Amino acid sequence: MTHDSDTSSTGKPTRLLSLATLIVSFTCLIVAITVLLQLTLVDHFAIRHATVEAKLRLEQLSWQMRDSLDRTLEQTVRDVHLLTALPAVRRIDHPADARGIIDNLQRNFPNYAWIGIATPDGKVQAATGGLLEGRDVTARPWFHAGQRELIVEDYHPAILLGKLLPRMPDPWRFVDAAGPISDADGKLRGVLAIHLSWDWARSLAQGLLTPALRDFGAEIIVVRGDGVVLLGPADILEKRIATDSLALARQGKTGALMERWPDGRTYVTGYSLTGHSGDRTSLRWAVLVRQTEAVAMASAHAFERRALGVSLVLATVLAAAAAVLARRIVAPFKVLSHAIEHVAHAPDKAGPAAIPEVHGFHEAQVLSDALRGLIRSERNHQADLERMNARLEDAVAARTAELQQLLMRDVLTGLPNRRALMQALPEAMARAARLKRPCAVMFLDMDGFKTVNDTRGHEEGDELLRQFGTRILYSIRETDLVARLAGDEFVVILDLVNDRQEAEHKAQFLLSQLTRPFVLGSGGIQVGASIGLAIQHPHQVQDPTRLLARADQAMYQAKGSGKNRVALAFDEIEHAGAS
Ligand SMILES: Nc1nc2c(ncn2[C@@H]2O[C@H](COP(=O)(O)OP(=O)(O)OP(=O)(O)O)[C@@H](O)[C@H]2O)c(=O)[nH]1
Repeated sequence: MTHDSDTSSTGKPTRLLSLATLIVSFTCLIVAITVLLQLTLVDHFAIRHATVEAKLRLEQLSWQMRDSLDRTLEQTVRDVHLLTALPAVRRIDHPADARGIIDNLQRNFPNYAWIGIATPDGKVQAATGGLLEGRDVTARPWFHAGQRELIVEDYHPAILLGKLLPRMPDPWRFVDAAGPISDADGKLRGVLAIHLSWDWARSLAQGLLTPALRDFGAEIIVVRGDGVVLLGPADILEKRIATDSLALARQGKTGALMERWPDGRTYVTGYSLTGHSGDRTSLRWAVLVRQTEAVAMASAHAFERRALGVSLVLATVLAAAAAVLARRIVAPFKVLSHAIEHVAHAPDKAGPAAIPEVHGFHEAQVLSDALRGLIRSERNHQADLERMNARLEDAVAARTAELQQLLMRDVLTGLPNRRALMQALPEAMARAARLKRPCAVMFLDMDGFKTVNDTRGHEEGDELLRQFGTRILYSIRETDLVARLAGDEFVVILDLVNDRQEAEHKAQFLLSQLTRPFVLGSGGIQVGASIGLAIQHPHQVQDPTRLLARADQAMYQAKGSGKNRVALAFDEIEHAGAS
């Protein structure tokens, strides 16, 4: 059983069957059911049909045999009747004439094994071939019954003639027809009898059973009224049988049935009955024609096997066709599902082209178009969102700028912030230049502030920053300006100083103020500051950024030289050296 993929696009293992496997399995199931149904129907109808055919065939054979037996017996009785009416036969005292006639008749009908005329006292007067002439036949049943009327005596072995007639492969058996010979006055002159050789019935059966029927095991069985088999297979010949078909035939019925015979095998048996009831010139024999069920049904079973073969070939072809069809149906969906998995793995990169156009069949094409449309609208939607986002960010930035404009001061210390410093510094420089006097900038950075944050907590760090700013504010003149740049960095503008020395002095004074302890919630603390000092002389170019940078550099110099000190800007030192 195949699975289209072991994992889905979500990465979860999947145990679902692939569509192709489902289609092929379902088709195979349908084909199997159809073949089974077909075989059941074939079995039912073929066997039924074969049974009906066999019954009909065997019943017809039984009729044919019955009619042939009846016809010959009737003919024999008619011959007896004709012979007894002949004047030459009636002249019983002149047997030569009668012998000529009966010899002639026997030549034409070899099945008449013996024809003879007996005188009323039971002496054979004339007989074919002179056999039994002069012998006493008073003990023979035909002689007694034949004196009164035309009669037929049932099958019996040859008593007197058995040794006189030529030897045959089968023992001599006769059916006798006899009748009285009377003169014009109705006086009995003798009895004429014909012994019909049983070979006649054997030949009839041989003639009726075509080679094909014989090959297929059809057998004709003639049964006397007492149940003794007169004609039939050697194992039951001259033995008594009792079968359903025999019982039905005895009731005068004709037909065919399936029955078990004494040999234990099942036969299809056709049955009928010869003669007419109450007629002394006919015999009531059951004529049974049988064929084993296996042989009778052989053609049906062969047909069944052929049908099975054809069905299996058909089923194989259909299953193969289903597999090909399933592949064709599934192919476009496979392409689509792979493309969808690809899109699922990199959704940002995928455009509508990531879903290929499939042309397998209408539904797949519709699905592919719909997916492409979905991705296209998703992309548009995303682009709209990005544009909206950008506009929102711009609006937020503008609003933030506006707000920053509104806030002139550092929130923590309440001192002017960097923006305010950068506005105030050019003004101070311009004022100093106008008055042709120097001004100065101090860049302060608290020493060891990080440790305060770490040991006393951020809140006390904030408090220290506020107190630090306030102390700067109260250590400078009112005309001077202190601003907080960021963190623990502060800048002081010394508005109008007389010279560098005054500026240095003020810086040193401020440093001394800042090294005094501060009182925080958790107790007193002492910190220092590194101060960078830069002076703007009246003749120098007014560049606030550069002035601030010079002070910043000087502050780093103070840090580098051991902290908690004032350092003069490098170029100021040179300037001082020059002056
Ligand atoms: N409590 C508080 N701390 C701040 C604020 N702004 C910055 N800081 C902290 O201030 C410290 C400043 O860093 P530094 O100047 O490198 O630390 P320092 O211990 O003073 O080091 P040196 O200057 O070399 O002596 C950092 O730990 C910042 O997190 C603030 O507004 N409040």
